[in-house]
Amino acid sequence: MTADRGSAPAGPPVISVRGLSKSYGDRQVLGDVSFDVPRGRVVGLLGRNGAGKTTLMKSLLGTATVDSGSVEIFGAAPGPGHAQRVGVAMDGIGFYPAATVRRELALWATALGVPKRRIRDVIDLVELTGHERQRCAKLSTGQRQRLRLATALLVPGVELLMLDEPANGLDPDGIRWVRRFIKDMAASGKTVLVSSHQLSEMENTVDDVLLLDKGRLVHTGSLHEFTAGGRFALEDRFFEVVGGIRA
Ligand SMILES: Nc1ncnc2c1ncn2[C@@H]1O[C@H](COP(=O)(O)OP(=O)(O)OP(=O)(O)O)[C@@H](O)[C@H]1O
Repeated sequence: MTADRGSAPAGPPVISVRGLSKSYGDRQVLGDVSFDVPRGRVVGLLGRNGAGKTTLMKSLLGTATVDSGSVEIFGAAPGPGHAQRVGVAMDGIGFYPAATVRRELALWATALGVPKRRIRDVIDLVELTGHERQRCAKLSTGQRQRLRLATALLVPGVELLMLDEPANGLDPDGIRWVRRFIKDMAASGKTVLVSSHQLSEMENTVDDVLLLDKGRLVHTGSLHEFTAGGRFALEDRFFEVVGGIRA
């Protein structure tokens, strides 16, 4: 079953990428990538390990330089001004181990210019209530993922969420929680770009698919179209397009 929410709404895209290319040394990791992300959609960024997903996310955030092409977020090049409209949860971003959950969020709130009273709200939003005084070093994988999501939500009214592997390392309950979280965010009108390896989960979560293979965008469009209205599993279509080991 797919999470079809109909076709994309009209209006200017939230993310617009044209002809993006990037190499590390003589290795090209993004090659002529172009796509738009319309407002209010949940878009899954899929691809094997090393396909270029994180590099693409970093390019969208302006933290990775690109060799050619352009990125526009809300009609402007990525920059610090976007911190008020874009919430980011990147896999691998560390927390200060000795800080408590509350203290860690206070540090982020200061960096983002967000009033401290917002911390209570985001702790509740990601259901870390009761863990405010727990040290980051002692959080479980699931709790760390939630804390990461909490940092992405600190700016009230953030319009675009970029989530890099939010369900990485989670148990089935945690994965289900992330699914519900993303759906809630979409229901509240936010646009969500989410990268993941969990194809069955993505099948239940996203409206649109961006499929990267060796730095090339090999599919962009609705999940409905990609899976022929749910007749094919996303995982089967994934392997059909990018190749790989069959079960
Ligand atoms: N700073 C870097 N210097 C050199 N090569 C890099 C650097 N960052 C990434 N790469 C290479 O770029 C390619 C794409 O990496 P990237 O992390 O974007 O892939 P990914 O799709 O996010 O992979 P994964 O699913 O494993 O997280 C890989 O071959 C990786 O080794």
